[in-house]
Amino acid sequence: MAQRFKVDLGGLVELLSKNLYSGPQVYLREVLQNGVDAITARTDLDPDAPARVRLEPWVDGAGITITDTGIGLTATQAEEFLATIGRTSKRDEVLGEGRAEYLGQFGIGLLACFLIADAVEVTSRSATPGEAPVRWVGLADGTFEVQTLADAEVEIGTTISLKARADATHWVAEETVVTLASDYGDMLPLEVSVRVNAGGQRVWRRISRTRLPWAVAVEKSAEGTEHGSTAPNAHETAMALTNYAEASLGFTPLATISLNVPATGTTGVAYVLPQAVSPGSGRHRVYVKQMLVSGREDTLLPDWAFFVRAVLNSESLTPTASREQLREDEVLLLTREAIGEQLKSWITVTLTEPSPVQARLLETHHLALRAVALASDDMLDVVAQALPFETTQGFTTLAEVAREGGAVRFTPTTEGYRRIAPVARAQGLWVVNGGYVYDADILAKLAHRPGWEVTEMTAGELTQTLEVVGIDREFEVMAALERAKALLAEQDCDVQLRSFAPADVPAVLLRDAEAERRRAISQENEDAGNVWGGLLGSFTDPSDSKPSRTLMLNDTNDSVRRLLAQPHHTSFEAGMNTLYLSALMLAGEGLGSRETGLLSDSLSQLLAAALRTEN
Ligand SMILES: Nc1ncnc2c1ncn2[C@@H]1O[C@H](COP(=O)(O)OP(=O)(O)OP(=O)(O)O)[C@@H](O)[C@H]1O
Repeated sequence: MAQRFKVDLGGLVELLSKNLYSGPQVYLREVLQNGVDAITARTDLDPDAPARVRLEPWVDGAGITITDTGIGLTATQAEEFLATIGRTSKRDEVLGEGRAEYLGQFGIGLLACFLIADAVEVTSRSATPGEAPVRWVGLADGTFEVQTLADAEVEIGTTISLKARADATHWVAEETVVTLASDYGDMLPLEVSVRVNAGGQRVWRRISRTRLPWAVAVEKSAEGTEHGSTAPNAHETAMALTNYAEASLGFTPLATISLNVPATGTTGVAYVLPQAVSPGSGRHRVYVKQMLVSGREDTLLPDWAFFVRAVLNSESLTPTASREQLREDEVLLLTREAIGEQLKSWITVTLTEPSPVQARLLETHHLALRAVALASDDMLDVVAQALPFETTQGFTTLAEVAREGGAVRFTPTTEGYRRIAPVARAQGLWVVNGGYVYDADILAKLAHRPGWEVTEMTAGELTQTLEVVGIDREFEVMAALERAKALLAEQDCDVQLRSFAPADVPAVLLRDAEAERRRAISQENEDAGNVWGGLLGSFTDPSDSKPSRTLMLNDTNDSVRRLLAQPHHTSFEAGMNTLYLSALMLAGEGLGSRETGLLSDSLSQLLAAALRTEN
């Protein structure tokens, strides 16, 4: 004979508490949600029925009573729905799916009460005329009792009483209940109140607002129109939304962006954060049917939108069984895409029109905007027009670089940029530092956009822009250059003479990344054993032992010309070393102990010579 499964209620509650719910606090969400659903069912039949859920922490702090003015339960329904795990009255009987107007859908929520109590007592009166009130008591050991009551005074609706276990009284304390009810129920479209002590009196404090904050803002604007103002008052709307952010999220936003996805019944607001935040920190406050799902939701907005914090309500997104996350379904994908588009339009408009908001957005969220640029081609163009990048001619936009420089030349690393920046700058070349987070990727992506010419700039290319001195001049300074080369060979540095602007830069140091790589390999080659050394050796050309740096002396500079004119002067070495060291510093490299010693020696030699001359 077929037998029925038996359920170990204790084991099931343990499973829920450890694996599904984030903590015992969810009991309050579940009873609140049941009250709201019961009211929805009743007002469907009687739109004038009262709509109220009241939470009353016991005066002695031992428990809580929750009363709703919902549809109530008959004795038969209590037995069927309260005592059968997985049975719900909220499913569409034909489709077998949760009905859109209800929050609950699984038939397990009531079990959350056992997270804080050993007994759940439900007193209810059905809205069906002629039904007697009922009392149902379920115990954590898996037993229950149901009885009808003679009391004709019981009003339509349901009252749940929970006496907290000794270790769970914290969850029913007045302060906790106010916090939890405000968290879960502040947006609910009906009265949610908590009975609190105020100056020795017990009073009902309303927790839920009458309208969504963004709906209030729109309404206020409409009122303004009625009273003679010509257009909806955008300022008042923004103020209402800012007030909400300050009161509920704890910050004053840099700007507010209205969000509306009619296809999925999703509305809300994205607040631009007043400070920069790191990628991956997008956390949003998301409600489904005006009941909180999560204050730290991170799937409803695109990843790149980490510069905003959104508050959203959706009528058709679906929470998972834990009700603490959203189900990653088609509706979510569609909503996320639409929100992404709305954020992008706002960014586009804001970045196109100069304004104080634009300035603050660029200053605070340039990193996030770079992430946005990588997420879409349209935004790439917008960012290229508006976002400042480090260039050899100061911070400016890529569009400006293209206009002024003919093409966008960049170095993929900051190190590479520092190497060539001084020379490029002196030559009036526009070179972009692509070494910051996202920038090299942005430039690489831009290279494939029509209308853009984007190329990488190397030290070799730069050398070609420096004017070679004539053969006569080369001949004239040959001895001096030979001496300089011999001197700086110890510093792994070659010396060449070029003419370049500006004349007050005596010398620049160019580093050849490729030569440095070759040197590193041959150094390892020397250190390594036979087999490995031979393998490494195959990557390098043994004849190629050129220094990895070149000191480019500027032949238009007076000091350089004077020094080259006297290769045998006693101060030649000190002078050449000083040129080398100042070029090293100009290239943004710090001086090591060897260089510091060299600097000190050279300076004292120069000083001694100068003093000798004067005497
Ligand atoms: N306050 C209430 N008023 C009327 N009926 C209620 C109330 N609370 C619970 N019920 C009945 O008990 C059933 C089971 O409730 P339970 O909270 O376990 O699940 P659910 O709300 O249907 O779904 P979910 O598990 O998603 O919350 C409900 O479907 C409803 O019929």
